[in-house]
Amino acid sequence: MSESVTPILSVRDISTFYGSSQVLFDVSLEAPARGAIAVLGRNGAGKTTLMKTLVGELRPRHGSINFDGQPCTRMPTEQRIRRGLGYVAQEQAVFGQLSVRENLRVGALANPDKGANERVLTIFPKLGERLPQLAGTLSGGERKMLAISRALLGNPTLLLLDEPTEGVWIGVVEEIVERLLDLARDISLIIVEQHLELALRVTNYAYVLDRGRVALAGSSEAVRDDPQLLRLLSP
Ligand SMILES: Nc1ncnc2c1ncn2[C@@H]1O[C@H](COP(=O)(O)OP(=O)(O)OP(=O)(O)O)[C@@H](O)[C@H]1O
Repeated sequence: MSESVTPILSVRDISTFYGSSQVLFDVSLEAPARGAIAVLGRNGAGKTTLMKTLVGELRPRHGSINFDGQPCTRMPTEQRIRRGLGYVAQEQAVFGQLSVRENLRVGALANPDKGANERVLTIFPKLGERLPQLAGTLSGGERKMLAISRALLGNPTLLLLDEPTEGVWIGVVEEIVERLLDLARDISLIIVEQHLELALRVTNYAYVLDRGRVALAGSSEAVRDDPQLLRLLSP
């Protein structure tokens, strides 16, 4: 990262495997305490594997992860989340058989702040109109909003978002993007996003993965203008 401030997340040379199949090769990255960074790459490049390694669902075989001033390479997921890591998975991270209200209550279980639910509803007011509705019947965009809101109820200082606008109608994408830009003023976001223009608009810095390796990294502007970018993202 170009910022001189201490990063909230510092990843050094991690290698992650599924069994004997290596998917990440010596990946290093840093995220600042505020602002957003993008993780880009074509299908299968290793973006979700990287997110799962950061949240602790997968253990890297080599390398280290430092979060908020502490080594956490071997820390269980639950402890990372308690320490301020939030994760909105690519697959819909909501309970379909529970209502919007119940989903938010579950998200707020570990939050002692009783006003947190109301505050989260000011971020995506549409959800407030759908509190009794089963989450499984929400539109794709509303489900993403609910998943982000649930993650925010954990008061994250670093929020990992795996394709927050995937399958979302373009009109709602803008609303989600605006809220992400607001959030990035206060916390750190790492955003995996297929939509290149959008990813580079929302973020200050970007990493491009190619077959599990960081092939390009730099300010989002520099990455946008890099002649290698299209080749790295083409199928
Ligand atoms: N559980 C698994 N077991 C074995 N291989 C896996 C597993 N999950 C993912 N992979 C493989 O790891 C590689 C990276 O997958 P990953 O999901 O991290 O890519 P991605 O960049 O997020 O792709 P996409 O943009 O399609 O979501 C792919 O070749 C994938 O087939």
